Amino acid sequence: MEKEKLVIIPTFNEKENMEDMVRAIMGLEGDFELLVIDDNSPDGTAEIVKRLQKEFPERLHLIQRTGKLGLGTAYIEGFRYGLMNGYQFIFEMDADFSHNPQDLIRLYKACAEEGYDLAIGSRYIKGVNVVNWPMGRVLMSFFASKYVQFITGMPIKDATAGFKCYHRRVLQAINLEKIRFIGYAFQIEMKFTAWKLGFKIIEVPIIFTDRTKGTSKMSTHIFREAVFGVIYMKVKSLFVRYRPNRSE
Ligand SMILES: Nc1nc2c(ncn2[C@@H]2O[C@H](COP(=O)(O)OP(=O)(O)O[C@H]3O[C@H](CO)[C@@H](O)[C@H](O)[C@@H]3O)[C@@H](O)[C@H]2O)c(=O)[nH]1
Repeated sequence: MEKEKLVIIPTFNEKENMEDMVRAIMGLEGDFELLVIDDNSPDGTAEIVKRLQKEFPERLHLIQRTGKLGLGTAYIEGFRYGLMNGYQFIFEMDADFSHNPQDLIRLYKACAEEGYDLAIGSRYIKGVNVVNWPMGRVLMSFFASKYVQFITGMPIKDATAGFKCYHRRVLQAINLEKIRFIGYAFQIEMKFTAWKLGFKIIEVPIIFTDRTKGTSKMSTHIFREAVFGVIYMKVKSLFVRYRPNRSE
């Protein structure tokens, strides 16, 4: 049977969310599979996943890494796993329920039924759809997207969104070796590269609800990486021609 849908969730210290999130995804209509990429969380997140693997041996997968290596590198590892194992639709999602698992179905339909290559769960299509974030964080995220649009010209309203469905052809075409950022800049870089390669992208409106359990891993380093990373991407794009990768 052809492997179809793989949701990738990177985790670092998500023990309060893990079991509920696994059950939410396993309970969705349409046999979604889940790959958790855990960076040796000291709180034992991976042990929770291992226990649940006994209940969902076919559909719950785990990669354990040796330490906290960043969200971007976790996703790259997940993308390679997804491509190697033949999945058609590969999703990015957070562990903390800020993304509603039910919306995976809407992202999937945008790609599988409406023919988009990349569907982005977007907070800023019409106004701001964020619940429970402090005002400072909402403004920062909203203006970060405006900043990305202004510098790069990329017509995406939620540039740092981390809730997406890729058709596998997008990940095949992107040279994953060359993706260099690890935080919010990683999210921007993936969208920017897909856009430059000419893929059909749609933003699907979602409501983003801040986590009620566990803590954000956002840091000033990640913030700085995004601010300067966008300028780097723009300058690079003036010199480099984007062509589909042939080696994946
Ligand atoms: N494996 C691994 N996972 C990580 C790491 N850092 C964070 N994560 C995981 O990545 C997910 C997102 O991390 P958060 O710390 O919850 O992110 P956030 O600051 O709330 O950021 C959200 O908003 C950003 C800006 O819009 C988004 O870019 C981001 O994807 C996310 O939705 C969570 O599942 C978290 O456990 C890491 O170094 N390694």
